[in-house]
Amino acid sequence: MTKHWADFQYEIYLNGMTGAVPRLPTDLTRLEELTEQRLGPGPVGYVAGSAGSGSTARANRAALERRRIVPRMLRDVHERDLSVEVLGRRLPAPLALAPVGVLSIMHPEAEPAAARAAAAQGVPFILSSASSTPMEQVAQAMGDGERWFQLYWAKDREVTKSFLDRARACGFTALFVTLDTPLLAWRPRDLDQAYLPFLHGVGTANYFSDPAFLAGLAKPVHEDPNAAVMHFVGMFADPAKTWPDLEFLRENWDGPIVLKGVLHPDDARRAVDAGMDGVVVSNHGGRQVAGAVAAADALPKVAAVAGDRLTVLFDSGIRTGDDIFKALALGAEAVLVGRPYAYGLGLDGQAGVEHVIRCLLAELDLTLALSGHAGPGGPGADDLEEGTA
Ligand SMILES: Cc1cc2nc3c(=O)[nH]c(=O)nc-3n(C[C@H](O)[C@H](O)[C@H](O)COP(=O)(O)O)c2cc1C
Ligand SMILES: O=C(O)C(=O)c1ccccc1
Repeated sequence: MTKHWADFQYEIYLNGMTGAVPRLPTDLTRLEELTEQRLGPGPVGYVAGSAGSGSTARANRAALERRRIVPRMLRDVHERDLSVEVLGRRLPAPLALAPVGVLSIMHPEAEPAAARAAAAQGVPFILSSASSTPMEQVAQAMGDGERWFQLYWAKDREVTKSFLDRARACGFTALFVTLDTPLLAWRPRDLDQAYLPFLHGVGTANYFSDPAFLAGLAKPVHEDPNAAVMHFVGMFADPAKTWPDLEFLRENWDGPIVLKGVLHPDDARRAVDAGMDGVVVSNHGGRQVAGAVAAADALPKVAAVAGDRLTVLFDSGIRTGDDIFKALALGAEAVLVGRPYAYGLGLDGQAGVEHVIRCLLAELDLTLALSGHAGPGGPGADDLEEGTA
């Protein structure tokens, strides 16, 4: 398992002999700017954008950067293994691709290309409910690659039930229920550009291919696309939902259920009480509540409540291998990454997404080794310090 990421390190290092430079930068923080140059302000504005004036997205980065790793020496790190067990599955590394909707705004091959990249690297792909490709086609594109389904919990029970049945039938093994998006937030960058892709039917493929959704329309989608879009907007999420409603999902999904968007320790307790299997500590990459707590600041408190009762995953702000190290040290078992892989897709399709996965894991492997750890189970609170810079 480890050899794979080390091979990539050597491949990149040995490029120095021939002067062959990689197609994309190995510092993934540069991808946003490159994607903007390539694709223009609309699509990148949507992906890069966040809630309000961007304070939560900035806080996510600051909370990771503020924490500094204190490396330890002379610990025999010559043999390393990045693999972890998450939700009952053995993964080659503590990483999955986060659910990102409307990927066709980044690249015409959209979700199938990203899913193939994940499968090729052995990393789980979490498909968004707001995918621009129907889930069956994404499943087919990725063969037997590990896939998890993200649910936007619709107002209409029949649509939710139908999504769960379809996801199960095409091989999705875990369900990620996103709780932080009962309404779409105030996102000035999109509002000012009037750029909301789903108003043009982008990201509605799972709905427009769903018998339960289509049954609610007066006319077929092609005869009145605007009415279909408005039906989607009106039902894709439900601000009236409360904790007892989770029972419906527990009854209709046999596999693991993970609640995405948990930030308060009491909500983690509720997740345990509701029979959930895990949580993603996340503020949706800063896209929902402006002024929200940084996800990395919320992580240790949620992890303390979870103990071994819940799987704790983390996202919001991961850009580098050392960010992954820090999330592990703060109590995450694995992380999800969103925007960086969307940019990789925009810049170079499947190969761009593979580049992002390989860079993150090659860098994680080196960060672990150079800090005195042979695997993702090593880092803990003792490895981090609050820095001044
Ligand atoms: C363009 C875009 C679309 C997203 N769509 C979804 C979605 O459909 N469902 C969901 O649960 N989260 C969605 N997210 C949030 C991601 O799953 C994830 O929480 C976030 O991107 C993590 O932060 P990062 O981008 O800093 O890695 C989206 C994020 C972006 C940037
Ligand atoms: O943009 C998002 O963050 C998101 O979650 C979403 C919601 C609805 C449709 C597409 C994406």
